[in-house]
Amino acid sequence: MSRDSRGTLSRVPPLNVGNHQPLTPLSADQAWRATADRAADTVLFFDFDGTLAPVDDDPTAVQPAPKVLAAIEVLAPAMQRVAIVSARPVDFLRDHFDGLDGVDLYGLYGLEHSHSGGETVTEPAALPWVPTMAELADLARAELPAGALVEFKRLSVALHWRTAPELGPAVERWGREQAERLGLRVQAGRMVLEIKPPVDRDKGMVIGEVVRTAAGAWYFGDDVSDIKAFAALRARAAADPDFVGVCVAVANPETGQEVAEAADLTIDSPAALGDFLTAAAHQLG
Ligand SMILES: O=P(O)(O)OC[C@H]1O[C@H](O[C@H]2O[C@H](CO)[C@@H](O)[C@H](O)[C@H]2O)[C@H](O)[C@@H](O)[C@@H]1O
Repeated sequence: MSRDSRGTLSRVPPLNVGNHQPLTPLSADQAWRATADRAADTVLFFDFDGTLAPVDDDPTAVQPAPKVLAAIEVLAPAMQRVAIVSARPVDFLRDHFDGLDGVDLYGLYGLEHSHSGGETVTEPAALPWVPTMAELADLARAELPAGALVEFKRLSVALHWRTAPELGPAVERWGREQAERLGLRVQAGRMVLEIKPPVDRDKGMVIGEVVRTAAGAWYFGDDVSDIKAFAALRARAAADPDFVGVCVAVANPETGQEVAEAADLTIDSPAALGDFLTAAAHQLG
């Protein structure tokens, strides 16, 4: 993607590529123009893994793609808010976005949040589940085959099989059985099954709350949990024809098709998103 002589985002595909009925009657370029007119009332939401950061076999090793942090740094002061909405804990997100002013962090699907560098607040209804999650992580390490990776996140446990794809069905079966036994919930993802407390909180609920007073929002995501966030933007737009909501998928071989079908446009990769945001920052600047 590049900027043409008028400074617009050229070569961005029209919204809803691949969909028969456009969900948003704007091109990406028009959407950014509409955003420029109302930037101070618009929120930019980003998923983290697979969206801002390329996937890595080791979940502890990921880093934001080139240009992403610099572009967000330019965009944030122009927008009403910039928020990262992730299944990662807030502390993990803070380590990767520290120093970026005015960025809100929503972790563990919104069970935790921190506004603009402030303290981390945890959803009180989730706190009694910490010991259950710790025990579940220990059990997973003891019972799952070597090759499965257990990620304990205080209020959730992620069971990974990226480095041993043949284990996927067995790991997923084990996780679903344990969730049923303990009265927990599951969230499927990219070569991962996440087990969570039975507390009503997801990315869609976060987005629905934050956009109540906004005039527009963009959501960038790559995984099935992000489709709930898209739906929240659709609901806000359906209730207010003046609201500009844009849902952007980041392509990937696992969940890419399902997410792209729910989105207005698809970007090739986290690195391409870095380019896209850099061009947007120029356009809004
Ligand atoms: O909501 P997100 O920010 O997208 O988090 C979703 C999951 O992301 C991480 O797992 C994914 O990325 C890993 C690192 O690239 C990769 O190894 C794994 O296969 C992916 O599923 C994270 O580790 C999970 O806890 C999140 O649920």
